[in-house]
Amino acid sequence: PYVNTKEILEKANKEYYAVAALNINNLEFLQAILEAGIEKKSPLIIETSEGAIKYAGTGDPLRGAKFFVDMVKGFADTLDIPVSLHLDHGKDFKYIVSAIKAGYSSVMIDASDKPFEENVKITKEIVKIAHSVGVSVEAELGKLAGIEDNVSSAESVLVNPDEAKKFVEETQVDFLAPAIGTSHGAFKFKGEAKLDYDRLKQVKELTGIPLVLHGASSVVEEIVEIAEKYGADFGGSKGVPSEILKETVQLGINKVNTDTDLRMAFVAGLREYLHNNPKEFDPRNYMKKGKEYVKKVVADRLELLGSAGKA
Ligand SMILES: O=C(COP(=O)(O)O)N(O)CCCCO
Ligand code: NA
Ligand SMILES: [Zn+2]
Repeated sequence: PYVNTKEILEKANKEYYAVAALNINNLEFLQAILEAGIEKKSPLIIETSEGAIKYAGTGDPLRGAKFFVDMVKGFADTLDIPVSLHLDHGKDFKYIVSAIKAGYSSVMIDASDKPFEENVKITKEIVKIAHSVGVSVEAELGKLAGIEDNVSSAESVLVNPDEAKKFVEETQVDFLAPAIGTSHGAFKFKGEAKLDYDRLKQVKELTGIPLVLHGASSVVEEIVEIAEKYGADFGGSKGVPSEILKETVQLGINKVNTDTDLRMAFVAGLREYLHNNPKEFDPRNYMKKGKEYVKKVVADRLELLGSAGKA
């Protein structure tokens, strides 16, 4: 069934596992993700960026938001696993309101680049609107390094645990994304992969609410090999190692945002299929391999995060 993200995350919080939040822009990624969730009997959080809504709605936020609600709800209402739809990195009021109006389960208000007091003020406004119609809210404290969609923040600003406690009390957000050293994209960590576990532990103890890890893709070695065998150049790519991901779940992460790993899996399959099937031009065929690899990457992640069997 189509459910509220808060319901999925409250259960995960209680039972100390994490749920994958998986970004989509189209039908094919959704199909692959849902197949993995069905196979693993796992709850799923489907999420779209504002860019995905712009892409699907060819520029009209409400048209794009409705497209994703209809598609995701349409599938979810026929399935036994709980599925929710989340707006990722909401920054533009028009997009956030469109997502709420269209029927998204939850929205992220990302005002993490603003000073603390302004982040609180903006977040409170969104919480008021969202909660009035039963939509749950995610916010971010501290700044991810790397490229955050179209904004590149030079270095990451790690979360201040005391600020996090104050932020949650003042805003009543349902879940929080504390910056602990990850970054978006395929090129994470300058040197060795390292996250600030102490800060994460403190934020969990001080807030007690479901926590979100952004920039959580691992950059799967087998996928990189296949993609590069068929012409991709992913040199220098590096993600969050599985062991580190597992540690963050033990320390209280309950929602794990994953986009890059899905994109790399799909393009690896696409390259492989097109190379091996020069005569093919039916999209239902030439996207099969990409969907297969996305499904595999998601299925493995559901096992790793401990949400398999929790539907
Ligand atoms: O935090 C994440 C996932 O980050 P990634 O999958 O790049 O590690 N997201 O919010 C998904 C969209 C960001 C662009 O990739
Ligand atoms: Na998000
Ligand atoms: Zn993110």
